[in-house]
Amino acid sequence: MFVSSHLFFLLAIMIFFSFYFVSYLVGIAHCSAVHHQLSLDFYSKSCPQLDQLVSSVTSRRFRDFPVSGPATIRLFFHDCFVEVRKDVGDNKSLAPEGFEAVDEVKALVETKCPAVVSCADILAIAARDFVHLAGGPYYQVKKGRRDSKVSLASKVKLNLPRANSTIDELLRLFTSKGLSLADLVALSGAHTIGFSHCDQFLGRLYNYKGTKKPDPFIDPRLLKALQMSCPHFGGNTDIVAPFDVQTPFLFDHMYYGNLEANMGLLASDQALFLDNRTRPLVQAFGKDKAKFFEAFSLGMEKMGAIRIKRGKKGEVRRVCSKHNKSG
Ligand code: HEM
Ligand SMILES: [Ca+2]
Repeated sequence: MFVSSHLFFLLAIMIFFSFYFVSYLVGIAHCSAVHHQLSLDFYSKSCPQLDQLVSSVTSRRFRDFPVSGPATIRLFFHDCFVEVRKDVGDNKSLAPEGFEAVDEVKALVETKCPAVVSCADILAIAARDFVHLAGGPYYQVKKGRRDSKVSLASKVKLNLPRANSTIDELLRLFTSKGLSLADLVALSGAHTIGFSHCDQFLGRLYNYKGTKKPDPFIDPRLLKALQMSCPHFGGNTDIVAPFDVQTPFLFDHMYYGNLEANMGLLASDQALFLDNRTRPLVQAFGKDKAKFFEAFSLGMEKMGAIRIKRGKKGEVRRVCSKHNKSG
């Protein structure tokens, strides 16, 4: 009896301590995870005026070079999905205005807070500013990213969607980055502003999937207009068409209404309405701007946290278009 109650006591103590020990470990893991996460006040001591510095440039650029907005938002998307290199494949179509906007902000920030603020954080804040300036939601940007030390050309193709990607392919790519179906539909809504070159949708106009006919899911009037701007052969490769023919410069939820009316520009846009899985969200966002804005803000936050670099894994570049090592 004595032995067993003694044993019981011992066991109780062991259980108590093992709990304590485990929760202690969990506590550390938790703390370190929190420590490494992005935060709203990351530069509150080292560069308290960061938001104002960025917005002084973005608001001027928005007025003087309106294309800076869509260019910067798209650059942010590419930078999150694959460390951006301007010179490779699908990234070649990135408009220079995005890089220029980031370089200009960075130059100003370097004069006030030298060598502390990463290009990746500047890009995230500038993209948010441009969304808001164009009429979209204003959301808080968490900071603390560092810049990548390398960028591999070989990664670009695999990590970016194509204008004729299927929903299966888009879902596979987005979920591989930790993004959901709702994020895919909401983030594609960035195509409520901006333009695309003809070659991205030419197949839809003249020879859809080898049929030698146009894509049946394209509004006949839009088809005519696009065929006028983008001839089958020998067209000017600089010509672009707006993603959202109704309000190409306004960040609203018109993109989704367009999809419901077969007025999506890329096959990947129109596919969001044609697929049963994504159609309900297209309809919901088309009806409710506030719902779209909320989902878009959440998507941007999640996208901005994909495989972020922290500590020694990254660097703070002095000039955004150059790695420190390559000079
Ligand atoms: C879902 C898959 C997506 C595909 C297949 C796609 C594809 C494209 C293509 C082909 C262009 C036109 C490039 C050109 O010819 O100049 C473009 C432009 C653009 N994309 Fe996307 N995109 C996708 C998602 C996104 C996301 C998630 C965002 C941002 C959150 C985004 C923002 C933009 C913007 C703002 C433009 C206009 C750029 C400008 O006018 O300079 N896209 N996209
Ligand atoms: Ca619009």
